[in-house]
Amino acid sequence: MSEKHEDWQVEQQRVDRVVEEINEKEEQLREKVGGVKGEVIGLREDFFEDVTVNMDEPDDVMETYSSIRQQAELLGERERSHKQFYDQLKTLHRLKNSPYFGRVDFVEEGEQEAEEVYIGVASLMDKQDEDFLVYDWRAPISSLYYDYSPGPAAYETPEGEIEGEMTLKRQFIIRNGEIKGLFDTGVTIWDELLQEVLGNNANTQMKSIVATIQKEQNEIIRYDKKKYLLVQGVAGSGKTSAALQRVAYLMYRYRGSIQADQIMLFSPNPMFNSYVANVLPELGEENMDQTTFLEYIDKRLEGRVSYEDAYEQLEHLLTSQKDKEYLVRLNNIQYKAGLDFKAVVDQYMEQLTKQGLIFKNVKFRDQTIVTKQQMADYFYNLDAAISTPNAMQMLSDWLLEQVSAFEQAERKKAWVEDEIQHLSKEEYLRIYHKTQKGNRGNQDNFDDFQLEQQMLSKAVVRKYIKPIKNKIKNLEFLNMTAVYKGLFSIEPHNKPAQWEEMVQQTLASLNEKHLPHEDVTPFLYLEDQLKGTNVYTKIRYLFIDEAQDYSPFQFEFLKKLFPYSRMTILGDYNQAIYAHNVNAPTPLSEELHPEGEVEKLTLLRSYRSTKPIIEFTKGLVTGGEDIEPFNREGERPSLVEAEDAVKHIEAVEQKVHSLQEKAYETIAIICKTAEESRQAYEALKNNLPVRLMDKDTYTFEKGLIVIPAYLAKGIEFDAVVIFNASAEQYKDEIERNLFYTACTRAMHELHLLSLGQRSPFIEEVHPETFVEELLKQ
Ligand SMILES: Nc1ncnc2c1ncn2[C@@H]1O[C@H](COP(=O)(O)OP(=O)(O)OP(=O)(O)O)[C@@H](O)[C@H]1O
Repeated sequence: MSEKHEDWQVEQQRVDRVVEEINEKEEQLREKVGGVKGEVIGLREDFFEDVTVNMDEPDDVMETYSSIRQQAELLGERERSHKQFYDQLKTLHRLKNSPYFGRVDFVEEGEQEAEEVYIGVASLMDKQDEDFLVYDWRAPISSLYYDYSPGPAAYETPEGEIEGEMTLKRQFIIRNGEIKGLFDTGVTIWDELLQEVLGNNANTQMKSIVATIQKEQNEIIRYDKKKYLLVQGVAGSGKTSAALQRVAYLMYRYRGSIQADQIMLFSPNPMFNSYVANVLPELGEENMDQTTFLEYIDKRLEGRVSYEDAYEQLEHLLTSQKDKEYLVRLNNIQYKAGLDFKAVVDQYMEQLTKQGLIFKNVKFRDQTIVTKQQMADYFYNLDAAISTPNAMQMLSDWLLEQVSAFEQAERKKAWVEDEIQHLSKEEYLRIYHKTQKGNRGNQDNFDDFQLEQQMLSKAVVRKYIKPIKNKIKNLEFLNMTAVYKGLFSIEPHNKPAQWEEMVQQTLASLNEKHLPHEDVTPFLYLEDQLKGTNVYTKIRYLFIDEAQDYSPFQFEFLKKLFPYSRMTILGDYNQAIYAHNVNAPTPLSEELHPEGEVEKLTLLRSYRSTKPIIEFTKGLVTGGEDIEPFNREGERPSLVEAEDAVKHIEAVEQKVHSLQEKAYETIAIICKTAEESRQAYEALKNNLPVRLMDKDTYTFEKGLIVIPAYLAKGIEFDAVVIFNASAEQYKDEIERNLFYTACTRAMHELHLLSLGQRSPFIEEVHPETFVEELLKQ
């Protein structure tokens, strides 16, 4: 922390004045909130007292209706005001603790005097509502703080660029209205505030970075030109942080036209969702919608088709024998991820418009109402110009008519009479009330025995027919698994080597009614082509984090789901861990985007880990020499090679004990797979207070955990222990990125234990970047 700055006192006096102003505003607002709250409660309680209710004549009914509407509008308006005042109060509360974190003095070209611009998490005007006491960090002028050091500077406004001279740049740490730190930035940036922030312990909740956003990150946050923004950023470069600040920025920039529910983030796993959940609320914004690709797939297929998820596929590849079957599987995964295979699906789709669709008989008990052949005949006799989804809809309507006719005829059957006789009293009354309700206003009533019988038989048959109708409405009469199987009877243009084996392997799974993960996207894509896609029309901005893990096919699929979205696509090709992305393009590759509509920005500076950790991890990947560490000191990573399993566990325990003594809050023992994680957990649980994380873990908590590398994606820990960095565990190229991802989760300390010989990836690293330790006796 700096010595007391000469302006410290003057600045503290300003902070005091601002806090005083906030107090006054708070007072006024509280009164207003109280008043409006009272009004809301009053309006709710007396709602009908102030409404004239008269239903005698049609005119009276109209009048009553309009009177109720007026009253409801008034209530709605008061409720909105209440929320607004309440939100303002919350903002003031946040500002009172720390009104601002930055100041720039800026002399606009043509002016004599510098304007003092104080920057905080929200704007604050003075009493007269004339001058800004604090500017929101997202205001155009605040960009100066992130983009420049003192000297010539400029910022963009909707009306054009404003140029001038920055004469001062100052950073503050203010807590509870008291200045705790104050630094002036010279021409060379020595970011003391950033040093301080990064030195803190890891948190189970990601923090906002508004006070220390870096220039390259600011560019991402405010980017507003092309439809696709690609961000390739090395591990720990602040991609996720920048993405979340960008969401907050968009909500500020387009206040009134973009709301939180028009923005969606695809994140790597559910635990990550809980990790980032606080960032936006901390900034006074609502959270955007968050999901994972896995969750989306599950919503589509759950209960319909059994399928393998991405983690199961990865786990399978990482744990299985590298035999012939494995190679065929790998080929299947890689081929089906690509656009060549998408072209095959498109070709097949074209064919299906003429012939080949397979339907399911519509049946009731053992009677067939409509056969699959009749359905195919109906479908293929429709005008060929009708789109497939529309034709499918017409088929559905036709089927519903057939089923309704069947339903009517069925009411007269003996089984219905029989069922009526055996209705329980409760069932009878339920049907009675239901039909009475539906019959209100009807002259007839249940006194008439015949009518009663009619009603009951109608209700009994409907009970059975309704589920059939619902299935028809959901277009479930299409036999999707059989149709998908048909895809493999086509010979692709560029037939991959081993195609026959690949087909055999796929069909074996499909015959078991199980979709391998590599078939999930093609299956859903084909289904959407046939039935029509339920697109997310509302979403205007889509964020895809960890985008290197999506295949080109998956990305095309997402593009169709979000036709009206601008996309921010963030990732790191060195962290691509799925087999489909080995040596293949990902959504981060410019070639997958329409020319002229894409901008790629690169982040090379890594903020998460200490310099020694980065010096080590950059040696693990190709192109690693470009990674720039942020200058934060720490110990070099360590490596212990243990010769047998007992010594290995001992070494892990020793390491963890030494870390626990240092009061770190989050320590992760990272394993290669879920299987290895379970074994590690079993071996350690008696001597260490350790928790096991799996793919169903939804929250990230403090303490000591064991976790497979692929679930630690996007998250960070104070200290990381790589459970077994041996040659046996990490040797193939497919494992390199997984190993790198695991090591780059560490903020302050990284330790590697190896049972037997170390991984060849460690051999590639400069030996001076880590220390070899011997096991303590
Ligand atoms: N400008 C910044 N100011 C303060 N902290 C920052 C800044 N940029 C990044 N960080 C910190 O660096 C760490 C890594 O950031 P983040 O998780 O956003 O990186 P990432 O690029 O998404 O990482 P990865 O790809 O490895 O998951 C976080 O602790 C974040 O708070």
